[in-house]
Amino acid sequence: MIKPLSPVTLKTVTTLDDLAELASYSFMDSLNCDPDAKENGADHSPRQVFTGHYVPVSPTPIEEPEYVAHSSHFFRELGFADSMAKSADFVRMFSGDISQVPEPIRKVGWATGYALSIYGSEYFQQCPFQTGNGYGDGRAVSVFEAVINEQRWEMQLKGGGRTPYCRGADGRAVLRSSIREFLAQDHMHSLGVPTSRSLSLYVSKTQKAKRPWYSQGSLSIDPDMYVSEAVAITTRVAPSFIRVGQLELFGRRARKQEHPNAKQELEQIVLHAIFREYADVIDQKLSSAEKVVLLAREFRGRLTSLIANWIRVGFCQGNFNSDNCAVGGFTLDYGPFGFCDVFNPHFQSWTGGGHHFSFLNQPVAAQQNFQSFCTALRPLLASHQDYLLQLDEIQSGFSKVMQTQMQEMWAAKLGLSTFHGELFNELETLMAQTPVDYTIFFRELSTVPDNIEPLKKSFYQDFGSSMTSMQESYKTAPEVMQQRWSLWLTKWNSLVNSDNTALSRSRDELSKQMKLVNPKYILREWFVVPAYQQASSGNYSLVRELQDVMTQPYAEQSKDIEDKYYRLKPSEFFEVGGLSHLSCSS
Ligand SMILES: Nc1ncnc2c1ncn2[C@@H]1O[C@H](COP(=O)(O)OP(=O)(O)OP(=O)(O)O)[C@@H](O)[C@H]1O
Ligand SMILES: [Mg+2]
Repeated sequence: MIKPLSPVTLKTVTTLDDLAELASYSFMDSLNCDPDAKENGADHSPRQVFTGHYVPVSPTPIEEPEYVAHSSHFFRELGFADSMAKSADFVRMFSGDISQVPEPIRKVGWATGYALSIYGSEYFQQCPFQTGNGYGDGRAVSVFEAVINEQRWEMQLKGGGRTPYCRGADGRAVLRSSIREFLAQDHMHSLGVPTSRSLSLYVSKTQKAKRPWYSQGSLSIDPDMYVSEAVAITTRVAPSFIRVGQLELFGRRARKQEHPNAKQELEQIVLHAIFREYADVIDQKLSSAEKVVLLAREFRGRLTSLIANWIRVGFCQGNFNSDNCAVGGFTLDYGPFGFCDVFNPHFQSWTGGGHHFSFLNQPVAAQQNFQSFCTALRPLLASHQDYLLQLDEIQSGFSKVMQTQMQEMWAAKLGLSTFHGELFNELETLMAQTPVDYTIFFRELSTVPDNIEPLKKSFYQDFGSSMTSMQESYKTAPEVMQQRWSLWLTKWNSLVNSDNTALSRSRDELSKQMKLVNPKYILREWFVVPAYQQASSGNYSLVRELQDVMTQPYAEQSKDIEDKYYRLKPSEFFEVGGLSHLSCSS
């Protein structure tokens, strides 16, 4: 039986005992445990998991954990005292040792299986058994679920050691990738983009893992060496960690009738996803089939809005497979992500990601994940022809809804009440012909300039061979291009002026509004690199500084911060491995 929501907690959580009072384990308590699970969660070798929704797994603690960071914003939201992040028992639990936690916190965590579709194509052979039964949380272990201020949260260690889904890998995450994920989650939340949240980050003082990586200044596409890096554990938190790939795993089993309970397990996980992520919008009293159709409609709304938000802030997820697509419609898995410097529709930091997961192709990648999601739901509607038809309509309507979200987003970025196709198309062409810093351009436009001088701050003069032949236009004929920019700006100004008149809004008000849509500070990779490099020798001051700056991305902040973080990417950083592109070795 799942505990009902507790009343709003007024008490500050200062100890693990306080935290224990909030425990409420819905995933483990309402779903099926793998019948082959090992006792006490000692299940750390790759094996096939044929049934059940989770495997109980005890995380493997990192040795000699040291505090790196916690999210004070999120702590405040949860009512956690900051002091707790450095307290011995909290550090112990969130660096993977849950053997001494106070009851009713459990001394075993859980890992889940999921399937993988890449750009809508089903993959089965990604696990060592070539069946898909060994694929899932290979190094992510959930350790706690609680209801806090009427919100249910799951806490999951990333890099928490091997699980049956580890595929022979070490179950670890290194400090570099953990810092990237930790900072990015905090930043995305502050940008107003739905995301899993950062709770805490601890590093081992002694334990290391080997990863392929780039030598200093390397221009190689793929890593050219192995580095030994400290292992770390970040704890991320979300209403649930249910992924499209997870529904797919059960959907595929139901479709193929792999075992007698397959369809029931699918229904259970889908209803659980609704309970965890959509309880406020899907009425508990409806039939399962009605709930499934509503789930598809609501998820479509969240997913399309998420993608529009990604593009608004210049974010490219990089590896948007179905297993990295959260059913709750928030950003999950900050592996090979990146924020674009120069606007480029094909921007993609991950060397393995290709065009399909690139910046402006993300709406199509999302549509592919949505298709996988709908396919997973279908077995539940097999005897409800009318609902199946509704699901088809929801699926086929994806691109229209996506387009509407994109147009609303572009209009908001441009400070306009409606989308103007012609103005936008001209801008896109200009941005393809002039190397423009995406963030600085829109932020400068948010000052509502009447000439292009402020916008020129966002123009790159040269960045070597990364420059496309189109972008050369600005270099070869700057005056012509500047004239075209001026013409565009005049058109834009006349449109915002008529909007302002219609809305009785001043230019100042418009500027304020636009600055809440167009961030000033973005977590560019070349800010993060020195922070994790410094952290590798135990100095976390740049991590702290970035945390501080990037959790107020819309604020003007000080002159010093502006000089340091509101800048074009230096030309020497283009094309450098780890700075401009990266492999998926985390
Ligand atoms: N070092 C590792 N040890 C064990 N499993 C791993 C390791 N690295 C990746 N995996 C697993 O490989 C799969 C694909 O990796 P991917 O990079 O998408 O995920 P991730 O960054 O580990 O995880 P998540 O999606 O949970 O943020 C995941 O299921 C992941 O758990
Ligand atoms: Mg992943």
